[in-house]
Amino acid sequence: MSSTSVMIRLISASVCAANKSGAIIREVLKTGELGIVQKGVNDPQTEADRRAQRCISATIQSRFPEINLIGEEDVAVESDDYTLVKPDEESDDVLKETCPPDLVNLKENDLTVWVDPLDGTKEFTEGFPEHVTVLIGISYNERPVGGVIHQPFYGPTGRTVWGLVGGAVKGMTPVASGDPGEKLSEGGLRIVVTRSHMSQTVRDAVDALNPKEVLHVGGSGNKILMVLEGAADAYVYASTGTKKWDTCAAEALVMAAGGKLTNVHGSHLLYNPTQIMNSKGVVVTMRGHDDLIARIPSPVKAKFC
Ligand SMILES: Nc1ncnc2c1ncn2[C@@H]1O[C@H](COP(=O)(O)O)[C@@H](OP(=O)(O)O)[C@H]1O
Ligand SMILES: [Mg+2]
Ligand SMILES: [Mg+2]
Ligand SMILES: [Mg+2]
Repeated sequence: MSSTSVMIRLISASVCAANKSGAIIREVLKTGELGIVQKGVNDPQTEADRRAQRCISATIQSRFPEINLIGEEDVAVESDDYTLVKPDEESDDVLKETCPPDLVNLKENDLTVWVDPLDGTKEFTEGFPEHVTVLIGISYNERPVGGVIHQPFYGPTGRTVWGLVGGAVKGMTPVASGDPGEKLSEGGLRIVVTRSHMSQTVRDAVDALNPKEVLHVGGSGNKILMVLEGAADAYVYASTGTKKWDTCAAEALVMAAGGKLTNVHGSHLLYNPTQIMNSKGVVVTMRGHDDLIARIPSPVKAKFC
């Protein structure tokens, strides 16, 4: 048995599977045969979503058979999927890292892995592939402990960002975090918000913050990375609609970097496999979180009780 912790081996496998998924997603876009099916209103799935899900499920379930894996796409893994990532392939960058002490002894069957094989599908089908991310998040006791985010269309070969709660974020440099109790500048905020799932309530919450700039971009992973990197001050989504696989990986990275992700009331999300929907919205900041939550109007909050 390897002496390397389960968490480090799981992140290594996830990095390999996310990178391979990125290659699959780029290949599907290149062929132009997206194979779009509608799962619901404004909720498309493509061949890239299906193939990337199979790749990630096969890689993680073969190496960690006792892990509870919850993926967005309900697709059956086929025998060829097990060779997409070679069984002995690892990420040397991950294996050389030290596991944070609190996570060293976590066991396979303590963990839940939340997989969004392609986040930002709507944008993928509408000519904005740079909004797409591959999201693999890990939770323990209903809270995020680690995450991997791959951006298939970042630069020529894509970018992979990963981290463990209690450790550093790797693959990018997060913006400096500040006190959640800090007051935010009035009229100076850059808010990132959905591009394809707008509603009056979402707009009401954003307008109340009197933002300097409102950036409409696709993908939950993409928007949270923008906050993590300092390209926006907050992601504010006063709506149901995102699921636990949309937030788990990114929340782990935000926590590792000293930021905060909550619902519109300022409460933590619980990564419980029986409650997949983020039914009270999502708010992400790297500083001034409490002030931002306080500025969301009560009638907006009342819609999510
Ligand atoms: N109102 C809604 N209905 C269905 N899905 C929603 C939704 N709002 C957000 N989502 C999901 O949350 C993710 C981010 O959405 P957005 O880009 O609008 O911020 C998308 O994930 P997927 O692309 O993985 O399906 C999208 O499906
Ligand atoms: Mg989807
Ligand atoms: Mg998603
Ligand atoms: Mg998805």
